Amino acid sequence: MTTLGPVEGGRWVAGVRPLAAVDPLAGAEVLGEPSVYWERPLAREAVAGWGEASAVEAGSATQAQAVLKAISAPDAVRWLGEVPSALPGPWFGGMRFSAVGGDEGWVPFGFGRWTLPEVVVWREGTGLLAAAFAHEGPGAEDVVRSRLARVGAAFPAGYRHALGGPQTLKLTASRPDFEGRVVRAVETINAGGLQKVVMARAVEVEGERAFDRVDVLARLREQNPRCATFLFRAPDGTAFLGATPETLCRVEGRRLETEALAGSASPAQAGSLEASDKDRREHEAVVRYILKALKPLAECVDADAEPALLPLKNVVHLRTGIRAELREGVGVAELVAALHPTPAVGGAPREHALEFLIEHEALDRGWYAGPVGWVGLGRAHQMVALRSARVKDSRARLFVGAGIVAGSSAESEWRETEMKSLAMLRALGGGHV
Ligand SMILES: C=C(O[C@@H]1C=C(C(=O)O)C=C[C@H]1O)C(=O)O
Repeated sequence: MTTLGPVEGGRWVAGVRPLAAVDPLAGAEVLGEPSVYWERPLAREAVAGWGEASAVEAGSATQAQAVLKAISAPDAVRWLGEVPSALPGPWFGGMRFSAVGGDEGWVPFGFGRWTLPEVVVWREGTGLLAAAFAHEGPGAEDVVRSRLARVGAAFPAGYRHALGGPQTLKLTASRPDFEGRVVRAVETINAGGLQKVVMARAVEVEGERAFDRVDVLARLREQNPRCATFLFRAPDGTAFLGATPETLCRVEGRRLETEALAGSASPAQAGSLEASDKDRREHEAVVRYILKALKPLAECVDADAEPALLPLKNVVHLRTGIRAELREGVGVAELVAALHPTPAVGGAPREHALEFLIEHEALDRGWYAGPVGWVGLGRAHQMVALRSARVKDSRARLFVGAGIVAGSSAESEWRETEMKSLAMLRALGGGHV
């Protein structure tokens, strides 16, 4: 289904006011769980949204591109007063890794879905700003003003920490199945044609009680300051949330930032990661792919000469930062279409790897490893949705993957995916893992 109509024809009225508060997540106390959340603690970027003034769905990659183009175009919003220039958003959402589905649990998310919340609260400078959105029409300005007044009067001034205690999690995952698939991938690579393929798996998690997803967000952002902590809620109340280290693209006008993130080790083995031939090959495939994909879209493409270590709490990665100047008319829609999926989550050569995954991965990734984030007028940030889970009531389905190249061993790839699952498990269990 697609409802492109409201974006193309629709207009919204918006207003802004400052709040005497410091933490967008704290709004959960009075407004309930946000419908969207996004925070990059190190960048001091934090934003929460409540309600849905509008939602746009896309049923395919082509439709997703059209939606991204429409919501990053001028004239969609008429601001009462000054236009806030540093607002992250106001559109939030994501899309599937690929069109191949099968898991009913992903149906409410659609192929791609982006929402314009009724209220958006974000950090700017030392305080917060709130914006309210309403459909253009008679009385729209009054609706905006009354939404802003309500949020301004009620927003808590303090910081939101996790409130609930730890709980024991029951985990279900099949190691032999995953290791069997890794062995098959290595055989295919050795036979020639395929250089790299990223195999993912799910972990079924059951809590003793329903997960408090605001608590989960509070823990994720605290424990993963280098990552983007995110939440997107589907219409049926299921949430997709996580804390991912990988940027697909950050667009500020003509300026683009992206990165290759591939190659992993445990913190204890970080010292040998830069010299690991297997990890360098995994990494190089991603750098090469991104540079090639950017050629028609950007000029002055500048990549770090050597990958550096990106140390996270439970795992260390190789990272190459890439910057570029976008050509006229190129924005988030063209970038997502050209970059996703990179060989950091798909493989190389791309088409061959994606075919291999359809045939052998035995997993509906849904939004896992897809692009998620915010989109605004000429600005956007899309992350690759890693270290993430689909959460409903007391159940979560967590996703982790690892890049397979010649020389990969099934046992160490299993261990790598275990390491990558720790951040989400700690956040779900409250440290009780
Ligand atoms: C696939 C995942 O991570 C990706 C794979 C990596 C690797 O194989 O070394 C490293 C970072 C990510 O690009 C995941 O976290 O699920």
